Amino acid sequence: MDLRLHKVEKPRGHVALTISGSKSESNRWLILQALYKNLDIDNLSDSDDSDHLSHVLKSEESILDIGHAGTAMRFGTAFFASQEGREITLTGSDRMKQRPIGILVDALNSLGAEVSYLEKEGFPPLKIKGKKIQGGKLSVDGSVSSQFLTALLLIAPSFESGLQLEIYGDLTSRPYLEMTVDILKQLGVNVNFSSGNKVVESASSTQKVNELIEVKPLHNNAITNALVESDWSSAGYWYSWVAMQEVGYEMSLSFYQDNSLQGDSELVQIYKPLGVETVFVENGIRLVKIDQQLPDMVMLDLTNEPDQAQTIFATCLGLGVDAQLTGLHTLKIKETDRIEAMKTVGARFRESEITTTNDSIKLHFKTSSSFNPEVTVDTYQDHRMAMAFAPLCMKTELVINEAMVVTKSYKNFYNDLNKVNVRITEI
Ligand SMILES: O=C(O)C1=C[C@@H](OP(=O)(O)O)[C@@H](O)[C@H](O)C1
Ligand SMILES: C=C(OP(=O)(O)O)C(=O)O
Repeated sequence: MDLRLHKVEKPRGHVALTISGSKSESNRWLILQALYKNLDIDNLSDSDDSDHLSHVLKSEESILDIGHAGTAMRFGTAFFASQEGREITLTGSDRMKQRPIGILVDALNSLGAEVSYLEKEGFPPLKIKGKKIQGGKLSVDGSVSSQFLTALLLIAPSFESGLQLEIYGDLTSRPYLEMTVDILKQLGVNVNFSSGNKVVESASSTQKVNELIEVKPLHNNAITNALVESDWSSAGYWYSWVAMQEVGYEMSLSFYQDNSLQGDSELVQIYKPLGVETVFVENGIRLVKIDQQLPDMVMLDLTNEPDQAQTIFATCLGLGVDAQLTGLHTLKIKETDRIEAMKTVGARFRESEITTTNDSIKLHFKTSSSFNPEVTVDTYQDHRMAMAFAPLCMKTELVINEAMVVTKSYKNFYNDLNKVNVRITEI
């Protein structure tokens, strides 16, 4: 379904939105719930990705389809590999079959698991024969996706000998790994995350271990209730929305807290120079547009917040602020090649110079340009393409193709847009 987001004349302020639980936190707890049965999860994400994971974990079928959900594919692979006696095929969408998983499969197999490829080497679908895993020591490359490391850590407390995970390469998306360690600790697992100081032989070269994570076996969980904070990645679209408003505009989001496990809570700092002040209130945040001189350029290394790249890029495009976003090396293997997608769609809004490399994007305005009267946002099966560009309906009329992609992480997105007075019509 394609949707038209009409150009907004009178945005409604003082709106309070309740955002669903973090999909990252939820998907970790879902795996742990399947391993340690006596565990309730509050504020579980209603995202398609969490629905998919929840479904496959309960299913008794032998072919399981995880859709577009990267975390669910990676965490699910590790989970089923450790389920003795279970034999399944784990597959996903066409795009999932292009997203690499070889580092995780090699790591699991070196621990004695039996995971093999059904189509292309290094990619889903996978044949998984569950095995009892003893555990021990393992060296894994952390530079491609932190999800592989999280997948191993989530099942590690069920290994008889626990796990000593040595991470080499430049660790990407570090806050997601820290989230995993924190959640394991909440469950009662003895985990130690420290800096590494040794050298290991990888397949092709000698590598320095930068991080070391030790996980001890866990037999009984320390808690029976897990609480998921709402999704900060989803909050990003509202930071962008508020950044586009007049001074004094405000809105609130819940449920959020000051000491989040989610790296995307860095939005609080990232959006300050763009005129969005965050006030922590009971159970949530109030976002206020303040009188603030915009910077000449926004320069950010997003290695720790890869999922915010499109949102920040779109904000800068809307505000006419130059941007240089780096640390984007993981974007090419996400739901789409996000660097290419941003460049293609971004160029349709107004005259600007957009240049990209494999891990960066640069936006430069030579002159102050006006917005084209109607812009088509192709989404390329990527929820974040639709949501990141949506706040630009403050500036021009948008047509969002395949608009329902948003349900991957944020089912209520268009209802919430409606609440701030965005008129949406089906095409
Ligand atoms: O562990 C997680 O929950 C996630 C880790 C990140 O992936 P990478 O580690 O592949 O960058 C992030 O982009 C993804 O949306 C969620
Ligand atoms: C990259 C994302 O998700 P995943 O890798 O879990 O598909 C995302 O939600 O932006």
